[in-house]
Amino acid sequence: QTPARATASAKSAPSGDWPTYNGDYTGRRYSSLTQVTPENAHALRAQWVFHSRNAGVLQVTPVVVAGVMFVTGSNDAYALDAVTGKTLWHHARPVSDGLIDDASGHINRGVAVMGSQIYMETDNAHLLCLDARSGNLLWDVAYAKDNRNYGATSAPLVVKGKVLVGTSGGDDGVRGFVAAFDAQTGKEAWRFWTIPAPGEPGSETWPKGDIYLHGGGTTWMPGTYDPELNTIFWGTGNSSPDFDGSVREGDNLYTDCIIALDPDTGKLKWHFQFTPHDLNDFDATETPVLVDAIYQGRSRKLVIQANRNGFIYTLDRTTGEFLSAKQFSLFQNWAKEIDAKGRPVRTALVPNIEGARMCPSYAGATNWFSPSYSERTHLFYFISLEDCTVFSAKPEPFEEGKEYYSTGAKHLPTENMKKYLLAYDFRKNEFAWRSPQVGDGHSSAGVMSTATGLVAFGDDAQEFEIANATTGAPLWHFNVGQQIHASPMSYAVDGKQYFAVAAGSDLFTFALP
Ligand SMILES: O=C(O)c1cc(C(=O)O)c2c(n1)C(=O)C(=O)c1cc(C(=O)O)[nH]c1-2
Repeated sequence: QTPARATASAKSAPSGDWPTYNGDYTGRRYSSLTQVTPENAHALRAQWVFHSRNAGVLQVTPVVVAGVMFVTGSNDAYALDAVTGKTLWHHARPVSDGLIDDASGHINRGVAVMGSQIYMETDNAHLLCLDARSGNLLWDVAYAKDNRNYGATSAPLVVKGKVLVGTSGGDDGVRGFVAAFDAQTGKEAWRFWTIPAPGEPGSETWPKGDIYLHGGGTTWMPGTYDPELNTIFWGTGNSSPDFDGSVREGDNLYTDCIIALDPDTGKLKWHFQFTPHDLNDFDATETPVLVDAIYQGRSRKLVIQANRNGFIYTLDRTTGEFLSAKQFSLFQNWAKEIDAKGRPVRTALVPNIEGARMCPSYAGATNWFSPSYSERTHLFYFISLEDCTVFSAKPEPFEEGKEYYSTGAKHLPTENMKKYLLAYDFRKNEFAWRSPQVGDGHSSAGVMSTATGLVAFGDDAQEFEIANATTGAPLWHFNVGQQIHASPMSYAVDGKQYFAVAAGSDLFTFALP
């Protein structure tokens, strides 16, 4: 009945386990393991490789509990011996027919664990409960109805005996929500709709009528959780249709927000919206990272998010109060500034029928790939993308079975993409360092950090890298031969520390000899 390592997951995991998508509830992706250090990292060696039978690009972060690793690829789940990589069981499930856009992309980011049960979302938004020892299906709940454009790509999050899930389809005219299910029975406990129905709080930020049914605000990344505040923090996606805002005048709450919810009831405690009336696909689904610190002379509970819109934000997570924003994009042209309340002051540029070159691009100045906060260096690490696209807008009707971008975003042939690994000092609201990546910008790789002062990340040139977290100086790298579209993690079995990262359809592990 007790969540696996419940106390461990509330703080940074002190054991060798990595029991949730982000390693723990804080979203810091900070490992307290200390075997690998700046002095010995050069000696890391590949240990074993797991090849997924599904041909898609793995986006999974493996979860490890008591020496067993759980990996998903598309709708398949695997349990592996975390020391040898040997498959213990494989739960096969075909990809679904008839899905569109992200839901048809064979994307799955992993499992959640509670006791001897694991949970995963399927491409067509079912929540599966599997027996962790056999992979046998215990139950299967379809949780998104009334619109064929729903899908799911996220890893669920288990909080206080409930499994929390979200959906994809925010570019396809669905209505977003976070839903919670009893982890034993699969019975729905609550559902928070990210787009309010007429008359509900927030509905005044939408036009009257049925547009809310197609308003987006999807929830395609796992949230974070603060047990002391009894609050979960979830990032919501863009408003829909993406580029033509004329059919949705207003701020369009609760799209592009962090929403703070009560995990027992699903009631909204506060929200903060990064991009009111989004016109550029600036989902705010990037991990809301929980940081406790003396901030501007006061002990504070903070939440930090590097947002797709090109700014990194620090909020008070007890109240949602805006504390600071800092532009991390070297160049952006959609906002003149972020004002004292945290609201962007827009430039005159907007998507239009002729097309407007705007930066960041539709891919975002950062995206879902993990950031990390190091409790040792007190720096916040994430990967940024310098990129611009031409955004075009034209009214289109909503139709099931079709995307709902109203219209599109394209690269100019002369546009070059460039990635950076950034270290942000939130207390000074400055960047400690910025490390340019070699590559063409097409990777989607995340970052993690360790208690020995390491950052580990997938770079933009098919290399898994480890660097000094204080300076950014490279210490070690390994060419995985494929682009990395996943975030790394670290675990230990019998005192031996491993790093794991997915690349292409393979998962690689590394350790000292
Ligand atoms: O609005 C949505 O529902 C939604 C879902 C997803 C997804 O589920 O992966 C992506 C996006 N949006 C998105 O905007 C985006 O840039 C993106 C990149 C990726 C990916 O797999 O690399 N997924 C998604």
